Amino acid sequence: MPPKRKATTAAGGRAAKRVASGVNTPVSMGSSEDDYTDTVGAEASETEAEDLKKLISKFSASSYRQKNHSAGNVGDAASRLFKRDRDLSSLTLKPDHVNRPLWLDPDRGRIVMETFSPSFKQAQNFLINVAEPQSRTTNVHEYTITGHSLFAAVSVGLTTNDIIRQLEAFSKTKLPEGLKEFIVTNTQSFGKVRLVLKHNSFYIESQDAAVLQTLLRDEVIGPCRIEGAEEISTEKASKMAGLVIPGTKMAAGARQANEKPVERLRDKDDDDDDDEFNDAEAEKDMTEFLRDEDDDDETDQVHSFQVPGSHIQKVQERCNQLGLPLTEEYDFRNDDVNANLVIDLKPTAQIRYYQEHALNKMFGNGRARSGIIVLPCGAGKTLVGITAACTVKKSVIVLCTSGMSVVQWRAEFLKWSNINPDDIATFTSDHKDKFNDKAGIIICTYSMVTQASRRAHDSQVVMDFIMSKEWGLMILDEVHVVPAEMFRKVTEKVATHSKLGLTATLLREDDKIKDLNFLIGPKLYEANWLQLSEEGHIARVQCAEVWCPMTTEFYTEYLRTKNTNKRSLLSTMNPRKYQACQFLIDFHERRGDKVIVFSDNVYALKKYALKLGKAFIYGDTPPHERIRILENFQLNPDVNTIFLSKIGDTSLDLPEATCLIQVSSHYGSRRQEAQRLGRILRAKRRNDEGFNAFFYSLVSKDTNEMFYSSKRQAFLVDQGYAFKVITHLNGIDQMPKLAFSTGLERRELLTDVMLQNETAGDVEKIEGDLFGERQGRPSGKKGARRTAGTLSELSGGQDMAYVEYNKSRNKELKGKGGPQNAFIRKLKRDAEKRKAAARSLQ
Ligand SMILES: Nc1ncnc2c1ncn2[C@@H]1O[C@H](COP(=O)(O)OP(=O)(O)OP(=O)(O)O)[C@@H](O)[C@H]1O
Repeated sequence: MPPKRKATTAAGGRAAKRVASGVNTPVSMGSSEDDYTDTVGAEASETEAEDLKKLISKFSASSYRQKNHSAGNVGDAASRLFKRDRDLSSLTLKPDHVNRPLWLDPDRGRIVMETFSPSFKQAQNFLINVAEPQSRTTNVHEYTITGHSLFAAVSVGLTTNDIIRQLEAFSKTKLPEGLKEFIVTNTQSFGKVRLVLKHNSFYIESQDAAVLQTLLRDEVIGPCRIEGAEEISTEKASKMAGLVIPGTKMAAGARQANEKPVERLRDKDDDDDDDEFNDAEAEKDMTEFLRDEDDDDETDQVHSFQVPGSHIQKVQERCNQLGLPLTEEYDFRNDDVNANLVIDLKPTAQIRYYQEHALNKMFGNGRARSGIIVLPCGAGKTLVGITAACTVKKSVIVLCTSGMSVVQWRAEFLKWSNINPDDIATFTSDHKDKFNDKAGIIICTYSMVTQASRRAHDSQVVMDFIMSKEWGLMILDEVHVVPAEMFRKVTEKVATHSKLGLTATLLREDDKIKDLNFLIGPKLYEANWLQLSEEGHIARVQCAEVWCPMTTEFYTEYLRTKNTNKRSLLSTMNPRKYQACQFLIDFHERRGDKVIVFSDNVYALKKYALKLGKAFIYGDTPPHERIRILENFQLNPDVNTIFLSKIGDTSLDLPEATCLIQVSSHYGSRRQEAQRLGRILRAKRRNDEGFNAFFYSLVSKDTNEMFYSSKRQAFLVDQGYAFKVITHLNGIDQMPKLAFSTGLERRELLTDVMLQNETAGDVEKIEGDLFGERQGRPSGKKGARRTAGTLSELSGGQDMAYVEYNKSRNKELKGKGGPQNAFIRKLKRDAEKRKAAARSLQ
């Protein structure tokens, strides 16, 4: 039996209605799971209902709800919202409730916000600090208050009273007692103790001496205090206010030097539109809270005791267990032990308002708070990291997920700041540099720093250098993918005063995201995808799922085989999917789009690309060939489509790309879906009138792909993206030279697919890649067996397809002009250096 259509795209209990439509009359998604089931006519089986339950419970993590509710049975995604025992009509609405945007669920810590309310902007800026966004669609946003979100709120300077007061102000009803109690219980202990690195020693610091006494009496923490050091020392808290973040109008001297920091937010940009002005106004409330706290700090005393660096993780873990999580702060302006780094943003660099908001959360009290900043793909996380480095002005270590990201980070540092190029070193499998000055920047891959096996001499030299230094700031790129164990190793080996995690999707399929709260710090800021796209900072995207029916031959084999890899290969190689891909490429190339086609499966990647006469890049593509292809894609009007394996999921900055087509992907990975979308969010043409980028997911109908596709979309649906379903591409049947239009061609393709060994269905494994949650054997030359000769014999006929399969566009592109783009020039220089090094060894 074909697998039944899973009736969900739900995340946090929401679902997306899918409506079949023609390409010219797309219908957007609604919100009710029931509607969806009716429309597509799929009935959820018992197992599916179980799966759905798991999915829902996994996505809706709220310690508040767990505490107050014993979950209850969940029949489908929506019914739990309307259970009889949850009649909320007894809550009295305030007389002016129309002007207040928040609906508070008294039992679950859930908050529903109306985006059309007059005070929406202010409420949003407040809520993002105290609650986890669950979904942010056009008219309604959903948040949940959790222990973690309250910890984050306290760490950016909010007090229990601030939170309660603001919630009460924005709520349509009186603040429920249960919720108030939850906030009070959780925030009372938060933010009481800080981990501070002062004069190269770690201190546990608090303004409340009694809290420190309690910690010292604890059987785990007590013995960690450094023997011989003063038990608890007391000093006047340092003056914190007055910090200027580079890249802002304030920094450029647009305002008077003695202007209050709060005021700079008001007229931050001469050309600010109303929205941004409102944002600034809304932010003002928050900033005032922070300043209030700062003023107190100036007069208060702080108490501290010293602990050795080697015991920090132990103390942090224990403090978490005791309900007193440590906030990490670095008083970099009073650090006269570590050398200053000569770095500033170039005068032309102007950070955007949301980048400034994020950095204000990090540096709000004049120290560097450790934590995580969440911005959509393409919204400029790199510049946020660079600005943080320019603010701290001490040695910086940046950790990236791949060698390509390292190259890109270095190029961005040189583009945005005045750093001396000699002060930036890189540490990857290809480059092992150190900087010579006392202070500098090193950009590494996670795998180089955490490598457990014996290192080559040059690698060991750099690692010793990293371990011998004390770093002012550690920037962790794509922080959500770093396994906790790997991250522990990083923090053990590298002594750093503050940590900044950057990510677009604070989600993991294994539910370990909460580890980051303890390993790095709380989430400091999270931007709204739809808002940034409405403001033109990222592109508007039309998302569509294209349903491709399986051909009879392919579906018969699909049903017959039990092997998951073979099934997956059959659904990826479905000739109707290939035809849809061919049609969409043609359609978009004719519109003037630049198209990226993604396939995780290398066999499919090559087959598609070779048959369509397009260039392709995957893990084994040599650097010089990658450069040539990317360069041509950017500059050559004849190269408008390239095929990429998952190597292109992240980091690639190709602002020319305006259309994505996904033919094979990594199971139900919501992260991959979002990151792929990110490749077109930075489209250069995004501010052209009426411009839309396009994201198509090609899905073989009635196969597992449909289930995974729904799961993959959940995160983007929650960010407000609507996926349309296209069941028929108008005009495809009349398309000239449509591939696989004869039974013979389709049978030949099937024979080829069936002759592939099992690993041909695997997704690609890339050396040093942190993204493969379920990795298979590396594919490439050995994995996918090319069987062109055999194919001809088996089919017993002359095979045009065979001839086309071997026409490699990659080879044709050889030697077409020199690279213009700085990043690509850098890649090329690196490749040439490597070649020269290899020659000198011969
Ligand atoms: N304040 C700014 N002014 C002008 N350009 C900016 C600004 N911030 C970012 N950009 C540009 O936006 C593009 C995207 O930035 P970046 O690569 O840092 O995005 P990202 O958030 O790291 O994306 P991803 O998660 O996909 O890697 C880059 O070309 C960058 O130069």
